[in-house]
Amino acid sequence: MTAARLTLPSPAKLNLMLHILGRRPDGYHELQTIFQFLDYGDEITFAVRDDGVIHLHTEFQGVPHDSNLIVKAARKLQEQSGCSLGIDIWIEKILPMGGGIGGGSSNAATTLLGLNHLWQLGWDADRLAALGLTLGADVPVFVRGHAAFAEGVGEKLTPVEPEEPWYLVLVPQVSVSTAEIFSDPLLTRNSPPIKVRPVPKGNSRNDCLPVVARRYPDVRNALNLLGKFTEAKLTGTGSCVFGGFPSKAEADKVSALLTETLTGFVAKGSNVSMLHRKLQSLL
Ligand SMILES: C[C@](O)(CO)[C@H](O)COP(=O)(O)OP(=O)(O)OC[C@H]1O[C@@H](n2ccc(N)nc2=O)[C@H](O)[C@@H]1O
Ligand SMILES: Nc1ncnc2c1ncn2[C@@H]1O[C@H](COP(=O)(O)OP(=O)(O)OP(=O)(O)O)[C@@H](O)[C@H]1O
Repeated sequence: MTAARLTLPSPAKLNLMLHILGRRPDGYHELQTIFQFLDYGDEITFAVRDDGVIHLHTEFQGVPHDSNLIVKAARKLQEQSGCSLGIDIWIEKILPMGGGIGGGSSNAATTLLGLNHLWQLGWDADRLAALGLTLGADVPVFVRGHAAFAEGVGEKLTPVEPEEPWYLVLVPQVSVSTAEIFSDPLLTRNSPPIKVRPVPKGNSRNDCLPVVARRYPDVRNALNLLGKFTEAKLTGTGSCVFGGFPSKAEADKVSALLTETLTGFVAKGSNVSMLHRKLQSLL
């Protein structure tokens, strides 16, 4: 018998705005942010095995097998569900690591949803999102699969419907450490909470931007170059920088000009994750 096999997308996210409200006693920062997905990401293939072994076949530079968020997600789900099945996993990785577009968190969420399906666990989204939060603050939004206004450390989610433009995303060839940015003494940590919904226009800034731009000349350069064509923004703690355009043709035109010297890609913004669109089509 052929083992059950499934290939699923693992999309990127953007932070359309990011305000830092304060620091909690455990050192983590309270945020307000808007997440939107991109129709662009990795692809993960899963094949069920009956011996309980969890094996990621694709090697990641700098990430040992057992530290990979894909493996951690699979192990936690197996432990907590008491499932006796195992899984073989392969990934086609195109998302840059440490780019602020959530690749690792997305991979973890795709693994949770893929295994829930293949192992026929029947867990609901609340339970999967709660497990996901123990792997990373950005995992719950990828589990739920809808653009969201997020509070807390990113786990309190309210669905939102921002416009879905085409984006040009520039990928400066530096990896930014999230921990380093959140520990910078110059970081703004006292933005007033936004209490009105939907978030009023004029709140699209990212409080991490000044600190990241100061520390990373390559990010500063990308912001300056893209800023000649559209509002250039930072996602998460960077390094990626993005700007929206009304059409693919316009995004492609600017991309052709800038990607002579910089790495980047064009992708459509999406309020429903392509992972969820694919899972829906399987039902
Ligand atoms: C900045 C965002 O990308 C916005 O989407 C995320 O909040 C970052 O989430 P993440 O990549 O899952 O971050 P983690 O790997 O959990 O955090 C790395 C480190 O950044 C700091 N950190 C992270 C998130 C947060 N809200 N406050 C923090 O102070 C903590 O020192 C933490 O140890
Ligand atoms: N499957 C994975 N994909 C990417 N990174 C992983 C994975 N598993 C573990 N990691 C580790 O997590 C770190 C952060 O990866 P990730 O790609 O999520 O960064 P990011 O895009 O900056 O995320 P965020 O927006 O959540 O800050 C990597 O540098 C890597 O060491």
